[in-house]
Amino acid sequence: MRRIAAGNWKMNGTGAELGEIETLAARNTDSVEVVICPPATLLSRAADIAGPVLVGGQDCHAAESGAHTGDVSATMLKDAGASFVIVGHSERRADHGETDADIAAKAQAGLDAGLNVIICVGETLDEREAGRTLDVVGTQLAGSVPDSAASNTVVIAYEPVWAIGTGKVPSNDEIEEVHGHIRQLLTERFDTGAEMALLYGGSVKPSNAAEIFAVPHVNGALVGGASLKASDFGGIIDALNASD
Ligand SMILES: O=C[C@H](O)COP(=O)(O)O
Repeated sequence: MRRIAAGNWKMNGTGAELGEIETLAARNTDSVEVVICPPATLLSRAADIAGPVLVGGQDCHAAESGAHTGDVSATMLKDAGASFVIVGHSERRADHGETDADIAAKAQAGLDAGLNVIICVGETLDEREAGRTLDVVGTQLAGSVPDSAASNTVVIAYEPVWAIGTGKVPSNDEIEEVHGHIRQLLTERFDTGAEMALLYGGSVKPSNAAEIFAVPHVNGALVGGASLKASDFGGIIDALNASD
């Protein structure tokens, strides 16, 4: 099973922050895949200094090229040194109205470009409180993950929207319930679904990472705020390395 610590810098970071990646690059990443997704403006420079750390984009357009002002294609990410791309983050779904079909098309573009694709799903607080979490996540999974997905190219990130950047984290039982559901759906649909890595995301920190990584069907994390400093992200990488 792949184990992945992925950092999503979101709209944070200029050249002054590249030293954080240099610090991570000096670490022994051992048996886990460590990925940093900086803003697109830093991708090429990050890739040059990342050593064993992999770099990725935070989004891509579904088309390979064309008249799409301000967008970046998966082919361009690959050309800049990326080996991963995140698609379907809840901030993209909310800020840009991305639908499951949009996300499936972006994911397919990432796969076509030879990238590993991290596909995000997760419920809002209202959806959780209405008891709809498993339905919402199941629907997102069905619509956002392309039929060509396989365990060596696609990673699923479960990120409850209400846990992102809030310091609130679901209980271990709540994480296990959703990850177990995702695992079941993936196993039913894909030949390699049982081996597809499942990441948890939402207020992961060095102080709670080990506990989260002990939850069944959690194979790593997608980290926002705590990935901005190598010292914090390093603690999360250490916890993943130490997990079974
Ligand atoms: O992509 C990362 C997630 O949105 C989690 O962000 P966070 O670790 O700041 O809560």
